[in-house]
Amino acid sequence: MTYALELRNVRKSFGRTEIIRGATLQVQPGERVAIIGPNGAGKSTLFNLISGRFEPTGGEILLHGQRIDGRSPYEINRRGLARSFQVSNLFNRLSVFENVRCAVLWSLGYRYAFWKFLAGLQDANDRTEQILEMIKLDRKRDVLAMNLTYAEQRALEIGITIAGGANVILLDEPTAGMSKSETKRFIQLIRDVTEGKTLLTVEHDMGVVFGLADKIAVLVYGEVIAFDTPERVRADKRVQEAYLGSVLAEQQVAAAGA
Ligand SMILES: Nc1ncnc2c1ncn2[C@@H]1O[C@H](COP(=O)(O)OP(=O)(O)OP(=O)(O)O)[C@@H](O)[C@H]1O
Repeated sequence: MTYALELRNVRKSFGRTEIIRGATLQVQPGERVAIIGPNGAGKSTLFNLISGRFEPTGGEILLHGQRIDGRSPYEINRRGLARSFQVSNLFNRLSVFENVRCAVLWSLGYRYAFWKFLAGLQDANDRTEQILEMIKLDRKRDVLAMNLTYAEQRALEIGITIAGGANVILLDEPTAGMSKSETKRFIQLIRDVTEGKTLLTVEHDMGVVFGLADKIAVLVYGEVIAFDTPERVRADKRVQEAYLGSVLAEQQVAAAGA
């Protein structure tokens, strides 16, 4: 079996401090995986390692069976892995349509500087229209990115992330900062947009985790201490002790008070 994404004993140190301490994970094609864990466990670092921003100190990372550790983010993206960021990546003064079309053209091998001259490029325009429908922003196609609501901006970012046709998608806290109703709609949007693709999210909100993930990876002090279905992870004593028990209790108290 070739996994969509595989981490084999991945390690990462900053100076003398080892942050990722032998993380191992096997993600099947089409699986939706949420990475959870306490603050500082190394979740963002793991994303940075997978997407090529950091080079591991040890171990191997494989995308569709091919080693990608040590390769540049650009090369990894070209091999079919795309990542969205917590920090906005949008061109605020371009329209929704133009933002997505830039990403589509980039994926087709054109540089941003030339995109205006390629306005007539039919396949890029068609692909852009398709994405706008998927992210439900087709009616806002001419609105500047800066004038969208926050949730719409996050949807646009997801559109940009998937524009290149990557089949492994990494989303960093996709619903952070959204209201409950926005979050619910957004989970459905993520489900639709990533249908058939492999999805990894870093997530703090347990509602999102249990609504979205087929499997949960629990990262504690740089190690994956559990990787299983939501039900099994929830029932896992070790996970409850290390993390989930206290987080679920906190979120239940917060929900009761809201
Ligand atoms: N570039 C870096 N240089 C040095 N230390 C770093 C660097 N990046 C992250 N760290 C440290 O690695 C540890 C893990 O950080 P990371 O952001 O990966 O955790 P996290 O699980 O994503 O946390 P959170 O849930 O709070 O976002 C932290 O102690 C952080 O200070």
